[in-house]
Amino acid sequence: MGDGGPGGGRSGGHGGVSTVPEKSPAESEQSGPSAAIEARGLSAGYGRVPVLRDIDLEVRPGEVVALLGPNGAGKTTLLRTLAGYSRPTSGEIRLFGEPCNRVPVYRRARRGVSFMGEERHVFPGLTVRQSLRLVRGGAESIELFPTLADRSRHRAALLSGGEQQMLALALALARAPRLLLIDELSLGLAPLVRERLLDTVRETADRGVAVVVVEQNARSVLSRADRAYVMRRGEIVDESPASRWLTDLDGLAALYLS
Ligand SMILES: Nc1ncnc2c1ncn2[C@@H]1O[C@H](COP(=O)(O)OP(=O)(O)OP(=O)(O)O)[C@@H](O)[C@H]1O
Repeated sequence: MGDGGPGGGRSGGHGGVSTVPEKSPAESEQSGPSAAIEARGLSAGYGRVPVLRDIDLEVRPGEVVALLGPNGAGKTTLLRTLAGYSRPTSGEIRLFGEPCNRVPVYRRARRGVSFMGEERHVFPGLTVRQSLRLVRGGAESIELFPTLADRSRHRAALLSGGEQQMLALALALARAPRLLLIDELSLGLAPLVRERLLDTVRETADRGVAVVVVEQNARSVLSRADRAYVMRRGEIVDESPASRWLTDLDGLAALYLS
């Protein structure tokens, strides 16, 4: 359940950057019914080892969806399958309404899927500024994190873990994703950094991006999320509004152990 951070609700006010597409009126109208990503009866695993069983999941534009569950529940496997790194053994994934089981990672990326894995995706030999210049819109996305602006001439390899994760998120957002899949957002990072990253995740969704996030600190992520799926042994065992578990963290812990 993590170290229980201060939570803090859906704070905003860090200034908007134009790297993430604004919702058009038409998209706003659609954002209720049309899912950014949808999985139905999804099963997947590693070689012959089944891990995910009969997963149903849906994430709409503008939503932050938390993926919760104990170690080994299958959260990473599910994110990787949604991103295209692992192929389903049965069931269907639809991306923005289109079937995509056989669509490779790079083509999902072109359709607006961005995956942030546990390993921080930065270019160790480049400075912060050089890294962000590689991506159109990167120069603006540095504004998301004042700390990064202060470190703009530092090589990524010399940044702290938190700064590296800020850079990884800034790079992901500079690519203007429509669907952001984030694994272990704040693993090993200080609570303050975690809260800052989660605020940015919430603000990103508020600009119309669909976000799925795995985060060990349930309280912190639930305070920014709209809904949560709880996984156990490769299955989704609960789907609820985030507010339900935010007010019953003991119940959530019991569900992990049951
Ligand atoms: N490369 C792999 N090959 C075979 N089995 C794997 C592989 N990666 C994970 N698994 C197994 O798949 C199951 C789910 O693992 P997964 O990493 O998806 O869970 P998780 O919920 O993300 O766990 P954690 O919170 O500990 O990161 C586990 O039983 C794990 O041992």
